[in-house]
Amino acid sequence: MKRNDYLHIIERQLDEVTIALVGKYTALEDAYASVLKALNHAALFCNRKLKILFIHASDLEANTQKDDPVKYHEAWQQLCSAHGVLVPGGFGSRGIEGKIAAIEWARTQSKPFLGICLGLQCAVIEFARHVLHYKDAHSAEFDKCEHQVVIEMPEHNPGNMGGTMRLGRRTTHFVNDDSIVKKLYGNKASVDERHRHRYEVNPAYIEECEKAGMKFVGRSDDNERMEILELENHPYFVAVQYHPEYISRPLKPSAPYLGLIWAACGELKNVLSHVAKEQSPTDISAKSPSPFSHVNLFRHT
Ligand SMILES: NC(=O)CC[C@H](N)C(=O)O
Repeated sequence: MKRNDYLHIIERQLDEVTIALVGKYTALEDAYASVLKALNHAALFCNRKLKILFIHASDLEANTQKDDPVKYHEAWQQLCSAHGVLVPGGFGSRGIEGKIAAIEWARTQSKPFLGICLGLQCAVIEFARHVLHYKDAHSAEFDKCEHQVVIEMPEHNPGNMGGTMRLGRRTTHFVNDDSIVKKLYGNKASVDERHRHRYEVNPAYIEECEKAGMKFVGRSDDNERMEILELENHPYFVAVQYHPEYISRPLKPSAPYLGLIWAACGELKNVLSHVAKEQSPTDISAKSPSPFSHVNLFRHT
């Protein structure tokens, strides 16, 4: 490596990328260990120093505004200062409204957003409430409302935690060639990722969501389960029903996480324009200022 290249890398590593992690267990960083690792792998690949802002989802809610306005304003100030927003997986209703508020903010402010599992379900609820105007829209996990845009999967027996979850490695097929995520995965026709959930997007609302710009670009083998969504006309609004962090590796970052970091750095468009032209995302790594130019960086198993 030439001295100048080396200096350039050092210089770029001083640039920071800030990601707001809007979760429930934020006091327990360990609960999000694999998410944090995946973010770090992606930031390393992009030569950015990663700064995580842990935000308690409930601090973004109206109740906190009433009871502790300083905490509420601090939480919103943190969210607004981030380059990108991540809503990770989770269970239970605490903090749900805060997660939905953070997602609405990312959607309307064109902030890069990645939702994981529950994060995807919250993105669909947010969209149904504020774009499709179903004010009561919710998940069956939390509310017996009229517009249940997230429902129990048939194989889940309520009250029987653990064994009834949809678990483990499953195949997701891309159904849309314009998908940003498909490009990030190296234009593969399908990808295998690990799952851990009981609820799913209600197929009854898919057509309406898609007409309004929320595209379900990745689906299960039988085309029934919505695995990846993307918003049209947004720099990076992506959510996945699976947990891509589980197979992220230091030198093989997970594609959806890499997309978030690239978008948060303002480089995603540039990177993807190379993919479109050259049809090979591995070429990007050779051209980018990254110190890593591993062939097969976008490997996906
Ligand atoms: N892992 C998760 O985020 C689970 C999401 C949601 N609670 C479900 O069971 O479907």
